Order: sequence, then C-alpha cells, then structure tokens
Amino acid sequence: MTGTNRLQGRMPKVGIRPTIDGRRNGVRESLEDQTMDMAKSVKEFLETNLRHPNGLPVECVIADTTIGGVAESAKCADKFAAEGVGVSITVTRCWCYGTETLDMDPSTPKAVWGFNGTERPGAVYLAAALAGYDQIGIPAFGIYGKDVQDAEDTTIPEDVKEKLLQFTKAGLAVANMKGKSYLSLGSVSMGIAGSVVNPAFFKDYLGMRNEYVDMSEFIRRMDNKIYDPVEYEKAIKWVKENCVEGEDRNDKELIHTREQKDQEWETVVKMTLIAKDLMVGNPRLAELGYIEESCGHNAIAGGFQGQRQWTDFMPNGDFMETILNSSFDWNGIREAFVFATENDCLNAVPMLFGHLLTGTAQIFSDVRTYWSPDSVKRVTGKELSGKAADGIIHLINSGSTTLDATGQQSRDGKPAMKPFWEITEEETKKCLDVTTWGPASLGYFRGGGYSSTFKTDGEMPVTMARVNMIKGLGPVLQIAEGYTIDLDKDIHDVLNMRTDPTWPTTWFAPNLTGKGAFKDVYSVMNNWGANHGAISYGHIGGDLITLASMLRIPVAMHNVPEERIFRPKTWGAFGLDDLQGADYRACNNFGPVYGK
Ligand SMILES: C[C@H](O)[C@@H](O)[C@@H](O)C(=O)CO
Ligand SMILES: [Mn+2]
Repeated sequence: MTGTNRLQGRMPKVGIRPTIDGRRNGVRESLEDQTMDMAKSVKEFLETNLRHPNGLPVECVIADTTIGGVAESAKCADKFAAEGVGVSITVTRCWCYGTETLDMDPSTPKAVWGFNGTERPGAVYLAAALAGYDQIGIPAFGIYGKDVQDAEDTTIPEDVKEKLLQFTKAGLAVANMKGKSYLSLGSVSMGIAGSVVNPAFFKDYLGMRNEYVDMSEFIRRMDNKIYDPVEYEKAIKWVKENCVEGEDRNDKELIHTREQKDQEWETVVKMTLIAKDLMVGNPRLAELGYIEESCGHNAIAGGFQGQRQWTDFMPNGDFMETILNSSFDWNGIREAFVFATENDCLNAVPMLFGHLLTGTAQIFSDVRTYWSPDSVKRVTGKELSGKAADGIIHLINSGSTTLDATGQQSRDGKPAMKPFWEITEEETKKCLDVTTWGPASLGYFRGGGYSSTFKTDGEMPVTMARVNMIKGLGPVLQIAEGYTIDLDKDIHDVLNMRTDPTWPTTWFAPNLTGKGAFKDVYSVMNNWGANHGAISYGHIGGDLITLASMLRIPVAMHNVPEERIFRPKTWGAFGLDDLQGADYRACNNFGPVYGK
C-alpha cells in the first residue's frame, strides 16, 4: 500500500554531501569514484529502509559533484534548497578542508560520516569538521564506524547503519513537522495545563504554527451540512456494521432513549468527518461550494477540548478521537492522525514525535494509577507476576486511545502496532472485533457519546513520553520504555471495575534500572510530570533522545540504555561524566532551533 501527502508542502528530502580532498592532479582524482560511491550507498541504504509516516518513500539527493571547497559547497547548498532538502549527511573517506566544506544551514539537522580507514584519513576530517561546527554553534552528529574498513570497501558497517537510521529518522521528523500546524478545537479543558497552548514553544522549538477553532464550528458544520454527505452515509453504515454498542452502565433513570442514542451515533460520526476536514481539508467540500472550508488548517496534529462546555450537552469526542488516532476507518487502511483528548497539546507533541519516528498510531492516556504488588494482592488476593511483578501503571482515558492498541496486529507472530502500510484488513477487523463502544458515563458526560472499550493485549514493547513546560526552563521531555502487560482476567476485572470500565485500558510496566526515577515502578509514576502520557509501539527512547537533542529539548528522565543514546558530538563538551546535566547545558547553550 502506498501513501499520500494529505498536508500542504512537499516531503523533505535527505541531502548527501560527498566531501573530498580538493588537491587536483592526483589526490582528488584518485578519490572521486570511491567518495561518490559512498554517497550512493548511503542513498540506497536510506531509500530502501525508510518511509515517511504517510507511506511515501524517503528520497535522497546527492550533490552534483564531490565537494572539495567553498564553491562546490555553495553549489550543493543551492541544489539542496531547490530540492527541498530537510536533513543533511556529509560523507567522506579522506581528508578534506574542514570549514571550507561545511554545510552552513543552521536549520537542518546534520551528520558527518567519516570513514574509518587508514590509507586516507576520513576520521581526521570528521573531527576537523565537527570542531568547525562547534566553533560556529551548529551542533552536528558524528558517525564513525568501530572497525577499520579497507580502502576499496564500499559497504556500510552495521554500527554505521544504525546511526544513519537513528539520525535520519529523527532529522526527518524535525523536517516533517516544520511549517505544519497544531489545531486546537476548543480551548483549555478543565484547567489542564497541557491544553494551554504556548505558541512560542511551537514556533521556536518545532517550527510549527498554532491554529484555533472554536467548538461551535462543529455545530455550524452539522447544522449547515458542511461535510461530505456521501462519506457520511458510508461512515454510518460502516459504524452500524463494525462498532458494537457496549453495555450501558448508567443509572436507569439517567439512561438515554434509543432515539437519543441513535442521534448520538450520528453526531459522533459527523464530528469525526468535520474534525478531519478541519485538520487537513477535503476537496469534496469545494465541490459542494465550501471552498474556504475545503482548505483545512494543514494540521499535522490536533486536539479537542471536549470537557466541559461541549460534553455537558453534546456527545463526547471519544469516538472521533479513537477513530482519528487509528490506522483505519470506513475508507480503509490509512495513516493515523495525531489527535489529543482534552486538547492536551503537550501530550499531542510526544504523540507526534512517536508517529513521525515510527509511522505508527499512538496511544493517548491518563497516567492514572500505580498499582503496587501489595495493593493488587490486597484487592484481588492474587500476586502480580512476570514483567508485572514489580507493579504496574494503569493507563486509561476516555477518548484518544487508538484501536491499534488492542494488540490485534502482529509482526513475527507477536502482537504489534504497525505502520499502516504493513497492516492487513484482517488485522483491522480483529481490532474492531475485540472493541465494544460503551455509552459514556452520564455523570461525567451529560451529552452522552461512546468510548472505545478494550484492553490492550499482548506484551508489546512500548515507550511512554511526555513534554512538560517549566517556567524559566522551557520544555523538557520524559521517556519511559517498558511493556504492555497482559493481566490475568481475574486481576484485570477487579482493578478495572474500580475505574470506568468503558474506557480503553492499557497496563504498563516500565523497565527498571534500579536508579533515580527508574528505581521502582512507584518512582516512575511519582516522577511523571503531568496527568497524561503518549505511548508509542516499540522501544523508541533512543530515537526520541536524538530528536529531542535536535530540537534542544532536554530529557528530564529516561531509562534508555547508554549504547542507544546518540546526540550531537558537541554535547560531550558540556561534560562527559554526567550525560543528563550535559544535555541540559547543551540545550540551554544552543537554544531552540528556530530562535528564541
Ligand atoms: C472524565 C474525567 O473528567 C476525565 O476525563 C479526567 O479524569 C481526565 O482524563 C483528566 O485528564
Ligand atoms: Mn485525561
């Protein structure tokens, strides 16, 4: 399955710059082919291994010539600008003239791969180039293979491949979010600080803009029928066939009539269509005479306030949020949207990071309860075991949990959440089959609505992340890698019944390191900086750290093993014995990429 770009703007490319020793009449000529071949092998490697989250292939462009000096550097910069290069990788297998061959564009993430050989000193150039970047304040990533390669060897060693991928994935995430919008549908939900949008953060750190639309726009579009009626009919039919209504747990005297409930289904489906149109536009609206509305807000991420002004009289946003965050709907399998409950934009941002890094759908949850082994024993009489033995964290929220989180997709025979192009129709069917749609608790949601009711199955490797804004410091990122937990049904049922059992539930056990915030599960919960977490499939903490360093967002807590930490070389100049302190100092020194 191939993808499409539903947002404005072309996809950023990766620019590859083969640099060379500029001395003609012997030295340069002897190196031309090998150096260009190195660039070609990087292009081939990245193009075969990476896709944009919208499914389109990642394209690499190589400078027209090898770069031996300033004139060729400038020509390459022109080519990259014309081609829309968003990430730059300089490769070399020999000595070249440091500052004369640097890529000077401060806004694109950059790396230098210096060949580890001894006939020609690629590593000497690597060190010289990085020292040059240090002096002008452009952080760059250094890639240097562990083992010596022979002069004629054109292969990319495994350790270099890993670094190329980690750097390029994060670099493309930076480039892909640049110029896009975060769309707030509504404003601040129930005083949640994360839904207070800080436009300076979005602009300075992410290069993004903020768009705001009042929730009354949903009413206008519903009343005036500003949505595609053909898609609506298709959607409501699909919902009737695929979304099974769950048990109504409300008090008898409160329960909505069948007529009201049917009306709520119609409303939540319309809300989904409208939110999608608001985010990315819809050419069908122009055909219907709504040209302005057809444009959308170019939103790569969005959020819905919901509580309380909307939910006090209208169906809640849960159905809309879940469907948007899933990798499929009535139109089939497609890229998941990034859409936050309670308009918590500081949770939408780590969801966006996870989505851009992996191409997968993201989970949005309240980080609700730490269940110690003793508490579980007390209320259920049972012992937690396996990965849950040290305690678990209950992730649960009405709303934004993607249906992909049911754990019904698989990779190598194990439960997984995959990029949409790997998902089969059969897997989407399974995700829907294990989900019911419970009528909302009317005490909280007076206007009704439906929450996706499921329990995340399977022990899936996942990473929970969160951005917090600290006055005087700025944004910080928290990361916890761990596993989803398949709790025994008898334990799950007891714990889940203590909350709202109509909400999607994920049991999470973070990986412990025995130190700091990862001393035990309690400390992870106790150190989490806000009420929400964004959960991505896979252990992607290393990629998140690389991305955060590109954006100059310090990482306040993480449990990522040191060998997966890859930051610009210059971070080491801020202290090699205390990596976390160095990260704060470096981020503060360089400041946000798009200016303060
Ligand atoms: C229904 C409640 O208002 C919940 O939505 C609330 O606990 C939250 O999710 C807060 O983040
Ligand atoms: Mn919440």
